[in-house]
Amino acid sequence: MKKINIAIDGPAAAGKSTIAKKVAAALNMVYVDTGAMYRAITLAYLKSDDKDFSTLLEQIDIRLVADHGQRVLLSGEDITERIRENDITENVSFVASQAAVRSYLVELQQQLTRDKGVVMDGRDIGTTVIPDAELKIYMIASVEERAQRRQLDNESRGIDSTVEQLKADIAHRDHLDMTREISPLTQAADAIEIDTTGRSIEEVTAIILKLASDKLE
Ligand SMILES: Nc1ncnc2c1ncn2[C@@H]1O[C@H](COP(=O)(O)OP(=O)(O)OP(=O)(O)O)[C@@H](O)[C@H]1O
Ligand SMILES: Nc1ccn([C@@H]2O[C@H](COP(=O)(O)O)[C@@H](O)[C@H]2O)c(=O)n1
Repeated sequence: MKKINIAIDGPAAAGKSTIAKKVAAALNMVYVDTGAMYRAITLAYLKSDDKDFSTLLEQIDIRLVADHGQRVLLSGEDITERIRENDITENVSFVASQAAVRSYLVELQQQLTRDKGVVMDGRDIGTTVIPDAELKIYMIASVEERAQRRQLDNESRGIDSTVEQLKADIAHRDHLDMTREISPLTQAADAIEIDTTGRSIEEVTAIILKLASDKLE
């Protein structure tokens, strides 16, 4: 059967990971959440006394384990839930703006996509990591709806937040991600934009599955 790569990019809490996971499961493809990799390095950075990124990257080992989605191991420790906490979210865009971090992770991510069959979500997947992906999606939603969705996520995880605070945090993180020097978040010229505002997860998944089936023919 023909194998393709699918790149899903977009701003924070637009629904990328939720949809990417479902699309990958439906098409029997591998799901990779690259944001989790930047979050893992952020945790290592916050824990380390040495703040030099090149040294830090020589000391860590990041593994992704498929498990009804993706679990993340940092030097053997399962940090899947830990990296969703506020201190990581507040610092991740700074860490992700570092040249050493980006080249380390882009190389790792490109290795994962070499044999195709991957649904990868992030900020620079269609522009930098897999510029030749067969299908590229740029997923957006209003900041109000994204903050409300994230508030529900946080409540279910026991993380303290308010919708107003989340709106400000999401807008700030998007700004940092869109204005950084290296591989800023931007829509690839050949990406298809999908606005998920007011749409259900099932609806958005079905749209992408239809687009993917056209590429798989
Ligand atoms: N139509 C929809 N599409 C996608 N997600 C939705 C939709 N409606 C509600 N959600 C919910 O929005 C929340 C945020 O989604 P998700 O974590 O997948 O976003 P994301 O873009 O991967 O965020 P981030 O980049 O910050 O990790 C999830 O709880 C998801 O269930
Ligand atoms: N390809 C990517 C993916 C993520 N980032 C940075 O990581 C942050 C966290 O991403 P989430 O998807 O888990 O929210 C994000 O805000 C970016 O700073 C990236 O640079 N490139």
